[in-house]
Amino acid sequence: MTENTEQPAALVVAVDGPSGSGKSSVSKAVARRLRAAYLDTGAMYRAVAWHVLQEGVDLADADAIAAAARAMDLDQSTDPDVERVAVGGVDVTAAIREDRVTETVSTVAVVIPVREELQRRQREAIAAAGRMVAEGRDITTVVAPDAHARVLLTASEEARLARRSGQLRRAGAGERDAGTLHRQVAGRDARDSTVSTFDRPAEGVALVDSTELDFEQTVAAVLAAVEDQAGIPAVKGQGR
Ligand SMILES: Nc1ncnc2c1ncn2[C@@H]1O[C@H](COP(=O)(O)OP(=O)(O)OP(=O)(O)O)[C@@H](O)[C@H]1O
Ligand SMILES: Nc1ccn([C@H]2C[C@H](O)[C@@H](COP(=O)(O)O)O2)c(=O)n1
Repeated sequence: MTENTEQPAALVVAVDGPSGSGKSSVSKAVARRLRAAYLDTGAMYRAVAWHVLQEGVDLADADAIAAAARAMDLDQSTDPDVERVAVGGVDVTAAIREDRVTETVSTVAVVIPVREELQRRQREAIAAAGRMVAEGRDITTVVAPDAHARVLLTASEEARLARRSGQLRRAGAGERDAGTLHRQVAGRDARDSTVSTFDRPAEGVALVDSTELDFEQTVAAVLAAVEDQAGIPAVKGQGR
């Protein structure tokens, strides 16, 4: 009997989009279907924000923020079924989703040396994984412009606000007033878009608008874009 030693082909899928468009949940499902690792690059920026808050770094001091990012010991799961982020051995998986981090993260994400440091780590993680779905704001354009497949996932602002509100309610995180929700979604996008372009697809990037799609339809649309660009058929099975 001949042993099957065939390795799964390398496959890099880059997904970008604005806040609440479904990048994380859809990319995780796509990674499971493709038997690939999953990289949540937003979690890396959130980890820097948590770290500088924890260390009491002056948020007006870009050099100090950049130094903290470079020194940060980050351990992040790339298994789509395991959500775990640790900084300096401290599990911050839940803490990086708290409002104080959400409200601070754009301040660190617009510091260019912070971006350069995290982009370097992201490229390393992608190279180490071989098969990976990486999502964020600048993956299709800066981190992995040569990915096998690149997708910009969008949805109307109304849909994104409604999804984020439902997500927070289901997670037991309580209600947000309309102003807070708008600041955490649209306000953050406005700030983040000063350093990354994720409101329109770059050349060669497929656009998936999920405004009128449910979750499963969106996963199917992203998988179809991957198949179209990379020519790799999706693995059958549950995605969520
Ligand atoms: N097509 C869809 N239809 C309905 N709900 C969706 C759809 N796609 C994602 N969702 C839901 O919307 C919520 C927000 O999705 P998710 O957290 O993946 O967005 P995101 O783009 O990663 O946001 P952020 O960048 O702010 O972290 C989740 O509860 C998710 O299940
Ligand atoms: N590639 C990336 C990923 C994320 N960011 C910034 C912008 C967001 O406000 C923040 C948190 O991301 P989220 O968890 O909401 O996806 O991180 C970025 O600038 N570039």
